[in-house]
Amino acid sequence: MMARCGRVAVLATGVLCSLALLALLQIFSFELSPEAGLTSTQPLTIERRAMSAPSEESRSPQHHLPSALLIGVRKGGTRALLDALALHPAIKAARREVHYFDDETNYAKGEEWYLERMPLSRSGEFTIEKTPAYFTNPTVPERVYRLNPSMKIILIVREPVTRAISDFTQVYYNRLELNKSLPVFEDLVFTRDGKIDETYKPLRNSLYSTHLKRWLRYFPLNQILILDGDQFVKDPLSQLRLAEDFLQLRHEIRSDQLIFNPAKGFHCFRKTYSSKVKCLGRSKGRMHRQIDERTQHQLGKLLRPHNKAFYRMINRVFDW
Ligand SMILES: Nc1ncnc2c1ncn2[C@@H]1O[C@H](COP(=O)(O)OS(=O)(=O)O)[C@@H](OP(=O)(O)O)[C@H]1O
Repeated sequence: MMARCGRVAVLATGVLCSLALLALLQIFSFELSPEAGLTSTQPLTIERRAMSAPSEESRSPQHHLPSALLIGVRKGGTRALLDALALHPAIKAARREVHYFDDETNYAKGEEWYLERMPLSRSGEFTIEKTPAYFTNPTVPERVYRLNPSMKIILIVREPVTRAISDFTQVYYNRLELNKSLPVFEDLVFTRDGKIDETYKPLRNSLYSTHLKRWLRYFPLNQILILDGDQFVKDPLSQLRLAEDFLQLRHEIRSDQLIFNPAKGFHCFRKTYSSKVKCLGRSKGRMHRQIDERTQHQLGKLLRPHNKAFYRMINRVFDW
């Protein structure tokens, strides 16, 4: 008899407690959203309503102006770096070079035009654009600053003699396609009195200090990440980690997304295990024009003062 009474008491307490809980839940739900007219007292409803509802912005992807620019250097490995950065789930990269800040016609079209060329992204994601011409065009730093003084700037550099030969090779191939007379490297990079011809663009692009000086007038050094393009070829993850840190993103690019292709001598990329491995096209990592060893040595010697000026600017040395 006693045991039966006890069981009834426990049962009654349980029912009372459930009723009290239900009443509480109803009040809670009503207080959270009276206008929604939701009468459900199920915990799921409460859980959803207790969290802030996703804003329109975070639900539908939109175009956002870039928060980071990969400004160059031409032939420094900018395409590979951009593709590798795009493996990060929070990075949205503009596929094409937009040439907004360096091209007068594009710049005149204004910010809306630029915005429309950006990939769709959600808030919290990071939009990045690369145009290597930005690094060397004198009008660009001020224009970038005017758009966004907090813009994060990324520059990937490469040993400057090889970079100049790569740049020259590109011009050479373009000429080949156009059937124009083929240039001779030595005639273009040296002046008659044996100096370097700083006006010859494929060489001028290797004068890193000349170009960086202009950027430093608008952006402090800690807003400019300088990556090592030669190191990036050997060990891409080392440079990608630096970029993730600089962009204040978690380390989410994984080594299994970077697949070395022995035939190409470069890494190729894949987003997920099941996605296709993508290598860069034939114009990246192609055979350079054969340039005499002595010419290369002489060019390296003449570029050294420029390299040293660059090291002083960035408080760091490379082995060139
Ligand atoms: N993963 C991978 N695949 C292919 N190529 C790679 C890669 N990583 C770096 N590189 C180097 O990128 C060089 C081309 O640089 P850019 O992409 O900056 O060239 S461009 O300025 O956009 O034309 C290209 O230069 P060249 O070898 O002189 O063609 C490569 O050395």
